Amino acid sequence: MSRSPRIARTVSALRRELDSLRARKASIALVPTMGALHEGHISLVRLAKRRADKVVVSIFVNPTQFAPTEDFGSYPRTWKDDVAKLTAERVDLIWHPDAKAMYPDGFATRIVPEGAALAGLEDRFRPHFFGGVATVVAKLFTQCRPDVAIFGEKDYQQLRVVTQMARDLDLGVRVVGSRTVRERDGLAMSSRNVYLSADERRAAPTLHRVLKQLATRLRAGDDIKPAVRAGAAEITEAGFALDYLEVRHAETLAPLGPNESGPKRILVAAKIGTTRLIDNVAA
Ligand SMILES: Nc1ncnc2c1ncn2[C@@H]1O[C@H](COP(=O)(O)OP(=O)(O)OP(=O)(O)O)[C@@H](O)[C@H]1O
Ligand SMILES: CC(C)(CO)[C@@H](O)C(=O)[O-]
Ligand code: BAL
Repeated sequence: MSRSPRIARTVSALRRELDSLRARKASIALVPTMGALHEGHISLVRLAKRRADKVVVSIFVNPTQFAPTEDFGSYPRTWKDDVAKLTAERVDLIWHPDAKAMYPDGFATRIVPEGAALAGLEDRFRPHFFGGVATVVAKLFTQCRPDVAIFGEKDYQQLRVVTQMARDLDLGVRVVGSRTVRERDGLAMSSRNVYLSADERRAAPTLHRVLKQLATRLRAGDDIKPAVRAGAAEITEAGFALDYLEVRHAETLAPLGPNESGPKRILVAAKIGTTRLIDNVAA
């Protein structure tokens, strides 16, 4: 049987645990999460293991990235299962602060990301989101001082924002993206999928199907505007309220210029019932 990972709940305990992990100059990979772990998260842990000697997973449902109208209160919390899964993966350390440990009384500093954070995608619908993410990820990086940090491509705009922040602030962390893990029918795994009713779950793979169709049309050189309109209609007909379906420059996430070449990303966000799902593919 595997040994349970060490668990730190305060910054001072974290420092002690990291000092002991770093003995003998071991390199460290950090996998930031909000818990409710699924195979997508586990794939990040496995990549982390290949990239460093020791793996730290943070589990913190960060209140500052949720608007008051969003699902912070109901966000799934499955601590015992999470620990069992990380034990099976032989993770070294779990960083599990509470809100007071992360944001002590008097906390008054925020990171305000620009660039990809203002691309007009997630930021248009969750204006508070990237400020909250950038601030907590900057804290996670300075708390854990990892050599490498692994983020999922599922949250593609987040991956771009964090990569830019690490570079701009010289945080000394190599940010690595990891491919999206999907259910057999193409739905991107997400902690929020547990909110879906049976009917909504049946409709949910439409997002990935439309993304794949668009990637094929784009690669074939088709006129993409009518294809995007048709894709948007397909998503709406499946019962979603569409927030966006857009083709963007893969790195900056800027809108495409006429005849733009180079790597592109197709991104979608849509709500079905009360659940908001996001997804994206390369093109
Ligand atoms: N299906 C997936 N494949 C690969 N990485 C993923 C997948 N889902 C989440 N991740 C990554 O796991 C990390 C932690 O994400 P988080 O804990 O928010 O999980 P989530 O499933 O994205 O939850 P949510 O439903 O809140 O979006 C992020 O870097 C995220 O991109
Ligand atoms: C990166 C992150 C852990 C910051 O709270 C969160 O946004 C997530 O789980 O993707
Ligand atoms: N998966 C990114 C975190 C969030 O949606 O709040």
